[in-house]
Amino acid sequence: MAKTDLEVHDDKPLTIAEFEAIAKTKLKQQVWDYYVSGAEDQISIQRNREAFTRLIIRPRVFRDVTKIDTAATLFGKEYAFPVGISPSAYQKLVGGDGELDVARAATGRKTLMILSTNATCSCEDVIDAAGGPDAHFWFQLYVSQNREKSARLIRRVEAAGYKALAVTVDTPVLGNRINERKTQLILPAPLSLPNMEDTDPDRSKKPSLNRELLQATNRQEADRVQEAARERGLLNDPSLTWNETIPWIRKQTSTMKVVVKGVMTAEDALLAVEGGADAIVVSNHGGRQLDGVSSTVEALVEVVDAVKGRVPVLVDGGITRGSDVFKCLALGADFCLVGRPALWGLAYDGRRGVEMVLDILERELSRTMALSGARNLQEIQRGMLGVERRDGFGIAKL
Ligand SMILES: Cc1cc2nc3c(=O)[nH]c(=O)nc-3n(C[C@H](O)[C@H](O)[C@H](O)COP(=O)(O)O)c2cc1C
Ligand SMILES: CCCCCCC(=O)C(=O)O
Repeated sequence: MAKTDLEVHDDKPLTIAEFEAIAKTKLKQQVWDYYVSGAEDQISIQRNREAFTRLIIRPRVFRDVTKIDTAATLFGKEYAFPVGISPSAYQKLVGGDGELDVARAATGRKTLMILSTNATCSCEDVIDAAGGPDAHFWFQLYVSQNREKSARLIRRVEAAGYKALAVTVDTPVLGNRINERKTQLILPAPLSLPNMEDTDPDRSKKPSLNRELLQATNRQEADRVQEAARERGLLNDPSLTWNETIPWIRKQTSTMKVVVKGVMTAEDALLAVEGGADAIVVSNHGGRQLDGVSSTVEALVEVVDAVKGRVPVLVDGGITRGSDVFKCLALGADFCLVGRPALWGLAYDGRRGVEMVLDILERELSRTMALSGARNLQEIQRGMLGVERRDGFGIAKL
């Protein structure tokens, strides 16, 4: 029997916004600042949300919506609904068992989790928590300047059972995050980054690498910090290119798909497809990298139109409602991801909190589909969306 909303939510909060408000009261200031922050003037993080409000749903009725099927397939794996969890760093700072709780929740709700290179749990422990390789999780890769280190990591995550590498391409240098510069993010002593081979026992006494890089106010200082970080193999490689990097990654793995995360233009989407990427994630890193870029849902349109169905297109950024998921799917996305909403759930109540967040998104999507006359994901079409007409009164169909 289908679960009712009352059974799913026997207690509050009922919206992602409510989870966020509670997380704010629970997290330490520096942790909150780190997680909530976008770059510079917060333009792109705000734009991610605003763009959804500009998309207007054109519902169809009288379509027998007794049964709503939200199942989505990626790389041959069926997930219960098309909302997975984006990679985000240092999840043990947020609560509970960090990435282990997120993994348990994703498996519990039969969806995708992408584990960050900068996780506070090992890639092996996360797969174990998820119940083994059947979980069909992906691993997010920051390619290090120390390529041998990255090659070792790729072999390790492949052996652990990850099905794809999501290579983040929007972080050649760190975005200018003002909050992070003002409040220092500290990884307290027992926490470590087991996938990065960063075993420095004095780490918690030093400023974080992010902060050191962001604090450098002149080129000499920046070069000094970069050099120290390079020696420790902690820095992302800023020299990555389409010609070199995907072929190099492909050579390191015989089983994993290669996904490119952080594409925002049709031009790069085409290069990704031509370069052999197996999927694309349209993402502006939750507005944390280049401030002033478009919202991801705007970029999604040009990427979908350029890719023409040759590879799956995923999207993240500002998704906080099932209706946002509906809008992304209508524009042609195959799957959506959420970053911060999962963290707010984790802060609320560990695994259970993340499950509640996923449940809200699933229930809202399912209800939006029923109210729009879409019985399955294939029936969610671009024509079900419109935007306000600039030249007069009414809605222009997309
Ligand atoms: C605190 C934080 C840490 C993040 N860490 C990573 C990371 O380690 N690797 C990565 O590729 N993206 C990272 N991201 C970006 C997310 O994967 C994702 O693109 C973004 O959060 C989506 O936007 P949303 O938070 O509005 O859902 C991070 C985002 C946040 C908010
Ligand atoms: C040198 C890059 C570190 C990035 C850390 C995690 C991340 O992606 C973030 O947005 O923060």
